[in-house]
This record gives sequence, C-alpha cells and structure tokens, in this order.
Amino acid sequence: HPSNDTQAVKLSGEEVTKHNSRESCWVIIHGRAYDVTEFLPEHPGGAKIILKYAGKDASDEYDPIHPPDTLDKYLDKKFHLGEVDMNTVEQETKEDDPEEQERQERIKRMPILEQCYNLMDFEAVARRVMKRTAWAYYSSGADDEITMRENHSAFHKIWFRPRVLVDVEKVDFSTTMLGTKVDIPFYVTATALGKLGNPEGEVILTRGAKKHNVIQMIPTLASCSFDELIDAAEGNQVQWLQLYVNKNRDITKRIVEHAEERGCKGLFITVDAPQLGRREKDMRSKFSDVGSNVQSTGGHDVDRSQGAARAISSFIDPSLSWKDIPWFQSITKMPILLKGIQRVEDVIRAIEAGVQGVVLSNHGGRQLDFARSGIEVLAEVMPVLRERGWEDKIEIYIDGGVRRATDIIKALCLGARGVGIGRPFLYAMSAYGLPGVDRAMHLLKAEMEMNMRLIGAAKIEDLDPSMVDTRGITTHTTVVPADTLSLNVYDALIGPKEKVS
Ligand SMILES: Cc1cc2c(cc1C)[n+](S(=O)(=O)[O-])c1c(=O)[nH]c(=O)nc-1n2C[C@H](O)[C@H](O)[C@H](O)COP(=O)(O)O
Repeated sequence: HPSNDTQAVKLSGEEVTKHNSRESCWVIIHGRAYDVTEFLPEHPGGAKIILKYAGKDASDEYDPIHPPDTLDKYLDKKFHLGEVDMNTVEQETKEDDPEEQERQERIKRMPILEQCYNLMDFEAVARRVMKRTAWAYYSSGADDEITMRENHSAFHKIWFRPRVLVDVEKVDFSTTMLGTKVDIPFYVTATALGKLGNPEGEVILTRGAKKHNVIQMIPTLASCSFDELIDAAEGNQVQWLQLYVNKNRDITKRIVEHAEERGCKGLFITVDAPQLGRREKDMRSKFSDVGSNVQSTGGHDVDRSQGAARAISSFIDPSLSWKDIPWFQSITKMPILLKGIQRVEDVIRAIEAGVQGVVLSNHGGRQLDFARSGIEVLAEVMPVLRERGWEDKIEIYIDGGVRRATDIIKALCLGARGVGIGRPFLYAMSAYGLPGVDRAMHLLKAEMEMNMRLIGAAKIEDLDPSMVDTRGITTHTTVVPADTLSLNVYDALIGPKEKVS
C-alpha cells in the first residue's frame, strides 16, 4: 500500500470502490482511506456493518459509535492508506431518501426553543426531529419498558407536606457533590453515543454543564473521546468518569489512571450492566440497518442486545463483583461510587466496602425490566441507614425519570445528595444543540426556585422526610403500557396504508 507519508497523489474514489468485498475491503473515514480487510472478523459490531460501506465513505455511520482516536488506537498504521480525493468519491446523497426528506420538513416546522416550557417538551420535539435510529437508541428501555415508565410515574406517588409562613424571600438551592459546589442538585449523567443525536456529541453537554455550574459524568461509551471532553471543560469545571469495567483489567487501569491524571473528581463504576439490556425499539430500528445483523448471528440464540450497543459493549466484564472493589481502591485516589445499586442490602455492603457513594438507579429502565425506580429504592434505603446512624456515611444519588424540579426536591427530602438526569439533556441537545441544553437547565433552576418557596424551604438543608408523604410509593398498579411495542411498533411495521384484514 502507498504509505501516507510518501503519498504523492491522493487516492481516487474509483480506486477505493474497487476494494468493496470481504477479500479486499477499504473504507473512507473523513477523507482518508483505510484497509480494514484483516480487521473485519475482529469488529465487535460484526463484519456486515463494515461491508455495507466497503469501497465507500463510511464517516456518517462511523462517527456516533467511534471516538475520533479509534483508528489511530486500534488499526495498524500500515492499513492507513492516506488521503482520498473526495471530489472523485460518489457521495450517497441523503436528499433522495424520502424518510430524510420528511424529517427535514419536520425540522423546518419544529417549535422555536422558547416554546419549550419544561423538560418533556424537549422529548416531544426530539421524537419528531431526530433520526429514527438515534431516537430509538435514546428513548428505548428494556423489554416492555415497564421500569422506564415506572421511573417517572414513581414520582407521582409521592406527595408534598409543605410548610407555610417560612421566610423564603431568599432561596439558595446550591449544594456540594463529592466536595464540589454546584448551583443545583443535579448532574448530567452518563449516556452513550452523544453523536447519534448531535454531530458535536457530548461536548455540548460539557458546555451546558459549565454554563450552569453542574457536574458532567463522562460516559465510557461517549462518541467524543475522553480527552476531547476533558479539554472542552473550562476553568475549574468538575467532571466525573462513568466506568464500564473491561474484561481486560489493564485497559481499565489505564482508563482510571488517565482520568485521575486529567483531573476527574469521581469514579462511578456501573454495576447494573453485566450485559446490556434488550432494547427492542433500538433493535427494530437497526433491522432496517445492517447494524442489526448482529442479532442474526446464530439461529435462535439471537444476541440479547441491539446493534450499536452490543457492538460497543462486548468488552464489559460480567464477572465484576464485590471482591474487585479493593483493587479499584488500590489504583485510584478518586472517590469511588457504585452506579446502579437497587436494594438496601447492597447499599450497606457498599458502605462496608468503603466506597464514597452510590447511585440508586436502574439505568433509565434500559437493563432489568421490573427493577424498581431509584426514588422507590431511596425511600427503602434511607430509613434503614438512619436507624444505624449511617445516613451521612456516604453520598447517595438517584437517577431515572427525573423531569421536574419537584422530582429533585422529593429525592432530597428523602435524603439524596442529588440526582442524575439523562434523556432530557440528550433530547434538548439533539433538537436544539447547546441553546437547548442551556434552556433545559435554566428551566429546572426556575422550577427549583419556585418549588422551594412553595414547599417552605429557603435552603437545601431545610428539606427533610417530613415534607413528603411516600405511603403510596410501593403500589405498582401497572397498566399495560400505553406505548406498548405490540401496538405501536407492529403498526409501524405494517404501515398505515396497508389494510390489515
Ligand atoms: C438514556 C441513556 C441512558 C444510558 C445510556 C445511554 C442512553 C441513551 N448508556 S448505555 O448506552 O450504556 O445504556 C449508559 C452508559 O453508557 N453507562 C451508564 O452507566 N449508564 C447509561 N445510561 C443510563 C444513565 O446513566 C441513567 O441511569 C439514565 O439515563 C437515567 O434515566 P433518565 O434518562 O430517565 O434520566
């Protein structure tokens, strides 16, 4: 191959298109050609998704899934073929794709940002304007999505017992999280593949977090590289790392040590995903895309997760267990928190293991369906810790379904330090970019100020369990979810035009 430094003439598109088979497979990423023939069998996402782009420009498909440094890190330099003359490359124009044309029409008609008055408005707009695969990945929950819905509806089972005649002229809802002062008790939680929703990816969340002085939890599976997100932080902006533990502990050690060197102030080990959940909306949307060929790897033992996530998560170590905690404590000085704890017995084990905190979470309903909401687990945990005098031993966070400042206030009344918020910021970023994330955070601050006044609390310390009535929290009247896959998805598959006899 012409090695790129001696490359006199750029490769032509015609030359690249000749290498469009399993026997010889070249792809173009950002104007440079790569020979991935030998890599095909090693690709975690399977060979077919690459072969779909053999001899072509694969940049659009590649970007959301792979951080920019992936090829430099994992493809031997001898397969880097050098620059391509992109004027000679036939680009597949999206314009003639009817679905894309319809989407562009919806984008033209979308509401202006000022018409978004709460976090759910961003979801409504994102659903209409996002690419189908991106919406499917972000919005899907596991199996029948009962837990995903429960996460938000659980907050509707908690009612306030407000105090009145409290001087609330001045309201201060700032707090500290792992020693960092933040404006409001929420952080931007880790959600993978930010570039599915917005070509800039998670750096938008970094900038929004800076603007509102809240913390961003950097996902292991971000589209942006870890260093891009650290470099995008400004001044003394604080970021945490969310870690999926790799079967190869040397890789994990390197990631953790690098995060500490770059100034991360917390290590959140995700413990609820020894295997990624089965997110059927996401899987269906990939069946129209080659990425889902991964499911059809072998007969009936269809792969238990969808195209993109399965491709990016095959490294996760299902053998991770409590015995590994001392090892993590030996390789880093960062506070260690366990993200995805779902019962009080495991909170007690976490305290006994000497970690600095937990996130009571079910991964946004994307893992075990029928897992309880973070807020319900919090209502179980705090009374038990108080009995032992352990309520201040560690910092306790929850996430899942937080959409209103009243949800944040309920969690703090019960004893949480703060909450993580995921999808709303993804939707705001996907629909409106940084202005969307900025407005979403601004709306939460405005709601927080009003609701602190109305509940009779001038500062966070005034929030206590006597201000909420949680007697209804354990009732799980589960109606068949309105948005059941059978109703909505099969109709979509049959399509409105076809007459169903
Ligand atoms: C919405 C979403 C959530 C993901 C997420 C991706 C998306 C699109 N991903 S996932 O691809 O593997 O499932 C991650 C992840 O990388 N790591 C993680 O710890 N949690 C992941 N989560 C869970 C997230 O950190 C919160 O637990 C969850 O989003 C909170 O619920 P809400 O979205 O309702 O706020």
